[in-house]
Amino acid sequence: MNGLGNQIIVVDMRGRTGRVTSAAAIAINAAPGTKFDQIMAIHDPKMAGTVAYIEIINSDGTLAQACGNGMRCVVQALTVEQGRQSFTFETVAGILFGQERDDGLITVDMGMPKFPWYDIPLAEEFADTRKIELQIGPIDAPLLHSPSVASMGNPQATFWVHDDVWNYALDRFGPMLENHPIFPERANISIAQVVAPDKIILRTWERGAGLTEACGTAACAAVVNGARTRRTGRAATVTVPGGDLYIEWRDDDHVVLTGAAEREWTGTLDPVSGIWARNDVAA
Ligand SMILES: N[C@@H](CCC[C@H](N)C(=O)O)C(=O)O
Repeated sequence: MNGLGNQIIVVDMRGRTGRVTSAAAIAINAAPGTKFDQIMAIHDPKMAGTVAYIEIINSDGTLAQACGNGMRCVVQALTVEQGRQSFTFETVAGILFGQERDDGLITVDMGMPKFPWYDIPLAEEFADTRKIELQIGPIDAPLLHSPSVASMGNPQATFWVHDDVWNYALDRFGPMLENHPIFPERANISIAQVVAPDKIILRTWERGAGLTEACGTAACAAVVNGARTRRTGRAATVTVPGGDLYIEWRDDDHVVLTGAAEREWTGTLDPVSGIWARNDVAA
């Protein structure tokens, strides 16, 4: 599936033990036909009142706590399967709600952002995470600097720029910033241009996956960080390379993400080895 071009593999692990292994994720991502950003593994529910436990695996085999685009894909897959439109999930970052709307777009309540430095986490204390000391490029003329940081379940850094986000070599800076010592659990790195109080243009280098067409949690972080630095209001359209995401940071502190999700093809996967076969291709 994809969520605005964020390449997602939804794996149905219900009714079986075990997990999609890190080795399987790395093997799947190594094949040109199945390069992906995240695997969303649907497991049997662990908690009453939830439909499933979702485990999120990046293409480098590491686990992620949150994935907004992937959650939309899961909601869409389950809507088709179950003929209903609202679902409650458990993830390692908490309980999430998702709903397919009548217009086909999918809304996910991504929960509450966190701002203390130890929750993001950062390696050192910052009293104010709206602007932290971090820069890249020459010391007296940095190319990117002073990001706002937040946790959307996963660590997010938003670097603000005034010009075109495509002027920045995110493929070069992304890996350095993702792995910067200030981020002990690494981080998702975004470049954001605010073009109106309700419109942000965003590019993201994803932790564990690299350059993406869309990153839902990064879009949520951009709006939350935009609002708390008074660059934006609490609701905005975030234009990512794959299209538009609609984000609202509600008064109850929950961040709600709306956008498209699309099924591409289905197949059968061995979750241990990563060996797979498409269902629609004759053997
Ligand atoms: N694609 C995602 C974010 C995926 C997780 C991220 N790479 C991480 O490790 O935190 C989204 O749509 O939110």
